[in-house]
Amino acid sequence: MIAVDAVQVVFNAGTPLQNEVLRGLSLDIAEGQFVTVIGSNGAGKSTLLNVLAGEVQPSRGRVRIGGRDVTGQAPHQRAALVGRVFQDPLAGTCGELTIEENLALAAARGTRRGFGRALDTARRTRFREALAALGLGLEHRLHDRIGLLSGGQRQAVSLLMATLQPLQILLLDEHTAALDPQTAALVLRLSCELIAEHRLTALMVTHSMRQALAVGDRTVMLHRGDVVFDVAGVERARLDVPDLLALFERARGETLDQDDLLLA
Ligand SMILES: Nc1ncnc2c1ncn2[C@@H]1O[C@H](COP(=O)(O)OP(=O)(O)OP(=O)(O)O)[C@@H](O)[C@H]1O
Repeated sequence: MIAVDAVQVVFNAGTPLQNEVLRGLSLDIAEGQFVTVIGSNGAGKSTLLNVLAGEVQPSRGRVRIGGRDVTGQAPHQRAALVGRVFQDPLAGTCGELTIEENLALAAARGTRRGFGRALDTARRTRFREALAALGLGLEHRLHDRIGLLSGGQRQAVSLLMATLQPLQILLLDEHTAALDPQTAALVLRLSCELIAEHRLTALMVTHSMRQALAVGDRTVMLHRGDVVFDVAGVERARLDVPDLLALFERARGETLDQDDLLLA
């Protein structure tokens, strides 16, 4: 269970650039739920993910992950609970290290172990099997530097790295946005498969309303630092993109600039 309770985030507090980015936002996510998050530019979506990962500390409110109060904990203190894949394929992996070295680091996430233990034969076999399951032929490239992979291959490995260890929440931050449509579809499918296989609790930020409705079990829209609507189940299944747009406009009492929410 994930609980974000009345979280406020203010950047540059007390300066002329003060910006209240999350305004007492509350969100409870049940174990195993896959939530898609949409919202206009600057709505606070990445900040919400940063709050869950511990990269940004709220000035007010509490955060619980898996029943544990993690408010105030640094990212490394909750590393064993949180997996994350970023928009930039270069962000989640180390390009200078090989695929297996990256996987070994991911397997050691949240522990004090180094490569020594991490790269024994059993682990290599496990990595090979996990890579084979992606269906991209990467199991034959364990010793290649990650920097040699395409953006899509790298995102696929990032997904694997994020889910290699048991975790409480997977954060996907527009992780298909930098990919061509075909590769984006592949990475999205792999994401859904990994989430289903490991029964993960997941939060996926996307600018595509179509994508937001097509995957997951619940959709949350943020606007100016708060949840403007939250839809799941039958009600969600009946929605299409124009409905989502209309809901947004009704919730905020304003007309949305369609360019703000790419309908890709
Ligand atoms: N570390 C920071 N310091 C100062 N301001 C920040 C910081 N991080 C984010 N912001 C500001 O907070 C606001 C919300 O940013 P955030 O990245 O959470 O929005 P978003 O909904 O993810 O937007 P986008 O869809 O454009 O990525 C923006 O105005 C942004 O400039």
